[in-house]
Amino acid sequence: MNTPPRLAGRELHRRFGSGDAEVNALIGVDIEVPAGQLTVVTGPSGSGKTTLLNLLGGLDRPSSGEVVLDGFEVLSALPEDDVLATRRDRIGYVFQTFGLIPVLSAAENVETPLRLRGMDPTERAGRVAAILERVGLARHARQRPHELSGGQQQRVGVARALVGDPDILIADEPTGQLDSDTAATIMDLIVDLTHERGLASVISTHDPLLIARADRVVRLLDGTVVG
Ligand SMILES: Nc1ncnc2c1ncn2[C@@H]1O[C@H](COP(=O)(O)OP(=O)(O)OP(=O)(O)O)[C@@H](O)[C@H]1O
Repeated sequence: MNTPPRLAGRELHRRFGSGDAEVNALIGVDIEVPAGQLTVVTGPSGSGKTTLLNLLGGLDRPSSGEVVLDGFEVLSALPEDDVLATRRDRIGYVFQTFGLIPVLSAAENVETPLRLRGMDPTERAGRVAAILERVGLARHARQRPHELSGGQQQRVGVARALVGDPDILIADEPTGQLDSDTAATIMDLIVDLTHERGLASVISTHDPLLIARADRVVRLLDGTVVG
Protein backbone atom coordinates (compact mmCIF):
# COMPACT_ATOMS: atom_id res chain seq x y z
CA MET A 1 0.00 0.00 0.00
CA ASN A 2 1.27 3.48 -0.83
CA THR A 3 2.02 5.75 2.12
CA PRO A 4 -0.25 8.80 1.96
CA PRO A 5 1.57 12.14 1.74
CA ARG A 6 2.16 13.86 5.06
CA LEU A 7 0.42 16.97 3.74
CA ALA A 8 -1.86 17.40 0.73
CA GLY A 9 -4.19 19.94 -0.82
CA ARG A 10 -7.19 18.56 -2.70
CA GLU A 11 -9.18 20.68 -5.18
CA LEU A 12 -8.32 23.84 -3.29
CA HIS A 13 -10.26 26.97 -4.16
CA ARG A 14 -9.77 30.31 -2.40
CA ARG A 15 -11.85 33.33 -3.30
CA PHE A 16 -11.35 36.76 -1.78
CA GLY A 17 -13.98 39.50 -1.84
CA SER A 18 -17.30 39.33 -3.67
CA GLY A 19 -19.16 40.80 -6.63
CA ASP A 20 -16.99 42.95 -8.91
CA ALA A 21 -14.16 42.77 -6.39
CA GLU A 22 -14.05 38.96 -6.31
CA VAL A 23 -10.60 37.44 -6.83
CA ASN A 24 -10.15 33.71 -7.46
CA ALA A 25 -6.68 33.29 -5.99
CA LEU A 26 -6.70 29.47 -6.24
CA ILE A 27 -8.83 27.49 -8.66
CA GLY A 28 -8.82 23.75 -7.98
CA VAL A 29 -5.23 23.23 -6.85
CA ASP A 30 -3.99 19.73 -6.03
CA ILE A 31 -0.63 19.35 -4.29
CA GLU A 32 1.16 16.60 -2.38
CA VAL A 33 3.96 17.26 0.11
CA PRO A 34 5.57 13.95 1.09
CA ALA A 35 7.72 13.46 4.18
CA GLY A 36 11.46 13.82 3.68
CA GLN A 37 11.14 15.91 0.53
CA LEU A 38 11.37 19.56 -0.36
CA THR A 39 8.43 20.69 -2.48
CA VAL A 40 8.87 24.10 -4.10
CA VAL A 41 5.89 26.18 -5.18
CA THR A 42 6.82 28.68 -7.85
CA GLY A 43 5.08 31.01 -10.27
CA PRO A 44 4.84 34.71 -11.09
CA SER A 45 3.75 37.40 -8.68
CA GLY A 46 0.05 37.04 -7.94
CA SER A 47 -0.14 33.41 -9.07
CA GLY A 48 -1.31 32.24 -5.63
CA LYS A 49 1.82 30.96 -3.89
CA THR A 50 1.26 32.72 -0.56
CA THR A 51 -2.43 31.86 -0.62
CA LEU A 52 -1.59 28.18 -1.13
CA LEU A 53 1.06 28.08 1.62
CA ASN A 54 -1.32 29.80 4.04
CA LEU A 55 -3.94 27.09 3.39
CA LEU A 56 -1.42 24.24 3.73
CA GLY A 57 -0.11 25.70 6.99
CA GLY A 58 -3.54 26.15 8.57
CA LEU A 59 -3.19 29.95 8.59
CA ASP A 60 -6.24 30.33 6.33
CA ARG A 61 -9.10 28.09 5.18
CA PRO A 62 -10.08 27.20 1.62
CA SER A 63 -13.37 28.40 0.10
CA SER A 64 -13.74 24.76 -0.96
CA GLY A 65 -11.51 21.71 -1.11
CA GLU A 66 -9.46 20.16 1.68
CA VAL A 67 -6.05 20.25 3.31
CA VAL A 68 -5.33 16.69 4.49
CA LEU A 69 -2.66 15.44 6.92
CA ASP A 70 -1.38 11.86 6.69
CA GLY A 71 -4.12 10.92 4.26
CA PHE A 72 -6.96 11.14 6.77
CA GLU A 73 -6.98 14.21 9.01
CA VAL A 74 -8.73 17.15 7.33
CA LEU A 75 -6.88 20.15 8.76
CA SER A 76 -9.11 22.59 6.91
CA ALA A 77 -12.23 21.16 8.62
CA LEU A 78 -10.90 21.08 12.20
CA PRO A 79 -12.25 23.49 14.83
CA GLU A 80 -9.98 26.53 15.34
CA ASP A 81 -8.54 25.23 18.64
CA ASP A 82 -7.47 21.99 16.97
CA VAL A 83 -5.94 23.89 14.05
CA LEU A 84 -3.94 25.96 16.56
CA ALA A 85 -2.79 22.81 18.37
CA THR A 86 -1.73 21.22 15.07
CA ARG A 87 0.15 24.37 14.10
CA ARG A 88 1.92 24.47 17.45
CA ASP A 89 2.82 20.77 17.58
CA ARG A 90 3.42 19.79 13.96
CA ILE A 91 4.20 22.78 11.75
CA GLY A 92 7.22 25.09 11.64
CA TYR A 93 7.03 28.39 9.72
CA VAL A 94 9.82 30.44 8.17
CA PHE A 95 9.06 33.96 6.96
CA GLN A 96 10.57 36.13 4.23
CA THR A 97 11.17 38.98 6.68
CA PHE A 98 12.47 36.59 9.40
CA GLY A 99 9.83 37.66 11.96
CA LEU A 100 12.27 37.84 14.86
CA ILE A 101 11.51 39.80 18.03
CA PRO A 102 14.09 42.64 18.09
CA VAL A 103 14.53 42.88 21.87
CA LEU A 104 15.21 39.16 22.30
CA SER A 105 18.53 37.40 21.70
CA ALA A 106 18.88 34.71 19.05
CA ALA A 107 18.49 32.00 21.72
CA GLU A 108 15.43 33.71 23.25
CA ASN A 109 13.80 34.02 19.84
CA VAL A 110 14.37 30.32 19.19
CA GLU A 111 13.05 29.45 22.65
CA THR A 112 9.74 31.29 22.19
CA PRO A 113 7.69 28.39 20.77
CA LEU A 114 8.89 26.09 23.57
CA ARG A 115 7.82 28.63 26.20
CA LEU A 116 4.38 28.74 24.59
CA ARG A 117 4.20 24.97 25.04
CA GLY A 118 5.07 25.26 28.71
CA MET A 119 8.23 23.15 28.40
CA ASP A 120 10.47 23.20 31.47
CA PRO A 121 13.55 25.48 31.36
CA THR A 122 16.21 22.75 31.38
CA GLU A 123 14.72 20.93 28.42
CA ARG A 124 14.20 24.24 26.65
CA ALA A 125 17.84 25.24 27.07
CA GLY A 126 19.07 21.89 25.76
CA ARG A 127 16.85 22.01 22.70
CA VAL A 128 17.76 25.61 21.89
CA ALA A 129 21.50 24.93 22.20
CA ALA A 130 21.24 21.86 19.96
CA ILE A 131 19.33 23.56 17.14
CA LEU A 132 21.51 26.70 17.26
CA GLU A 133 24.54 24.44 16.93
CA ARG A 134 22.92 22.67 13.98
CA VAL A 135 22.26 25.89 12.07
CA GLY A 136 25.80 27.14 12.79
CA LEU A 137 24.90 29.86 15.29
CA ALA A 138 26.16 28.45 18.60
CA ARG A 139 28.55 31.38 18.99
CA HIS A 140 25.82 33.95 18.27
CA ALA A 141 23.21 32.77 20.79
CA ARG A 142 23.30 35.95 22.87
CA GLN A 143 23.19 38.42 20.00
CA ARG A 144 20.07 40.33 19.07
CA PRO A 145 18.73 40.30 15.51
CA HIS A 146 20.18 43.73 14.60
CA GLU A 147 23.65 42.41 15.49
CA LEU A 148 23.31 39.57 12.98
CA SER A 149 23.53 39.49 9.17
CA GLY A 150 20.42 38.73 7.11
CA GLY A 151 21.61 35.16 6.55
CA GLN A 152 22.24 34.68 10.27
CA GLN A 153 18.81 36.10 11.09
CA GLN A 154 17.20 33.62 8.73
CA ARG A 155 19.21 30.80 10.39
CA VAL A 156 17.59 31.92 13.65
CA GLY A 157 14.25 31.81 11.82
CA VAL A 158 14.91 28.25 10.67
CA ALA A 159 16.04 27.22 14.17
CA ARG A 160 12.90 28.71 15.72
CA ALA A 161 10.73 26.86 13.18
CA LEU A 162 12.36 23.52 13.97
CA VAL A 163 13.12 23.70 17.71
CA GLY A 164 9.75 22.16 18.57
CA ASP A 165 10.47 19.16 16.32
CA PRO A 166 7.63 19.65 13.81
CA ASP A 167 7.15 17.20 10.94
CA ILE A 168 6.03 19.88 8.46
CA LEU A 169 7.94 23.00 7.42
CA ILE A 170 6.27 25.90 5.59
CA ALA A 171 8.42 28.72 4.23
CA ASP A 172 7.04 31.59 2.11
CA GLU A 173 9.90 33.14 0.08
CA PRO A 174 12.43 32.37 2.84
CA THR A 175 15.31 33.77 0.79
CA GLY A 176 13.50 36.76 -0.72
CA GLN A 177 15.44 39.29 1.40
CA LEU A 178 18.86 37.71 0.90
CA ASP A 179 21.64 38.10 -1.68
CA SER A 180 22.05 35.12 -3.99
CA ASP A 181 25.03 33.50 -2.22
CA THR A 182 23.38 33.75 1.18
CA ALA A 183 20.10 32.53 -0.32
CA ALA A 184 21.89 29.43 -1.60
CA THR A 185 23.33 28.63 1.84
CA ILE A 186 19.92 29.01 3.51
CA MET A 187 18.36 26.84 0.83
CA ASP A 188 21.06 24.18 1.37
CA LEU A 189 20.32 24.26 5.09
CA ILE A 190 16.58 23.79 4.48
CA VAL A 191 17.23 20.94 2.01
CA ASP A 192 19.61 19.18 4.43
CA LEU A 193 17.27 19.55 7.42
CA THR A 194 14.34 18.31 5.32
CA HIS A 195 16.20 15.13 4.43
CA GLU A 196 17.80 14.63 7.89
CA ARG A 197 14.58 15.07 9.82
CA GLY A 198 12.13 13.59 7.33
CA LEU A 199 10.25 16.88 7.14
CA ALA A 200 7.46 17.48 4.67
CA SER A 201 8.73 20.86 3.52
CA VAL A 202 6.97 23.27 1.19
CA ILE A 203 8.52 26.57 0.24
CA SER A 204 7.74 29.25 -2.30
CA THR A 205 10.39 30.98 -4.39
CA HIS A 206 10.93 32.77 -7.69
CA ASP A 207 14.62 31.91 -7.79
CA PRO A 208 15.57 29.36 -10.52
CA LEU A 209 18.73 28.30 -8.66
CA LEU A 210 16.67 27.45 -5.60
CA ILE A 211 13.99 25.69 -7.65
CA ALA A 212 16.76 23.44 -8.99
CA ARG A 213 17.41 22.13 -5.45
CA ALA A 214 13.82 20.94 -4.95
CA ASP A 215 12.74 17.31 -4.84
CA ARG A 216 9.40 18.34 -6.36
CA VAL A 217 8.24 21.51 -8.11
CA VAL A 218 4.68 22.81 -8.40
CA ARG A 219 4.23 25.68 -10.87
CA LEU A 220 1.28 28.01 -10.41
CA LEU A 221 -0.18 30.42 -12.95
CA ASP A 222 -3.29 32.48 -12.21
CA GLY A 223 -4.29 30.18 -9.38
CA THR A 224 -3.94 26.86 -11.18
CA VAL A 225 -1.17 24.25 -11.35
CA VAL A 226 0.57 24.31 -14.72
CA GLY A 227 3.25 21.72 -14.08
N1 LIG B 1 -6.60 38.97 1.48
C1 LIG B 1 -6.77 39.15 0.17
N2 LIG B 1 -7.79 39.89 -0.31
C2 LIG B 1 -7.98 40.05 -1.63
N3 LIG B 1 -7.18 39.53 -2.58
C3 LIG B 1 -6.14 38.78 -2.16
C4 LIG B 1 -5.87 38.55 -0.77
N4 LIG B 1 -4.76 37.77 -0.69
C5 LIG B 1 -4.36 37.53 -1.96
N5 LIG B 1 -5.18 38.13 -2.84
C6 LIG B 1 -5.08 38.07 -4.31
O1 LIG B 1 -4.93 36.70 -4.68
C7 LIG B 1 -4.01 36.56 -5.76
C8 LIG B 1 -2.86 35.65 -5.35
O2 LIG B 1 -2.07 36.32 -4.36
P1 LIG B 1 -0.82 35.63 -3.65
O3 LIG B 1 -0.30 36.62 -2.65
O4 LIG B 1 -1.21 34.30 -3.16
O5 LIG B 1 0.21 35.48 -4.87
P2 LIG B 1 1.77 35.17 -4.83
O6 LIG B 1 2.01 34.21 -5.95
O7 LIG B 1 2.18 34.76 -3.46
O8 LIG B 1 2.41 36.58 -5.20
P3 LIG B 1 3.86 37.21 -4.76
O9 LIG B 1 4.89 36.40 -5.50
O10 LIG B 1 3.76 38.61 -5.28
O11 LIG B 1 3.95 37.11 -3.27
C9 LIG B 1 -3.58 37.96 -6.13
O12 LIG B 1 -4.42 38.42 -7.18
C10 LIG B 1 -3.84 38.73 -4.86
O13 LIG B 1 -4.07 40.11 -5.15
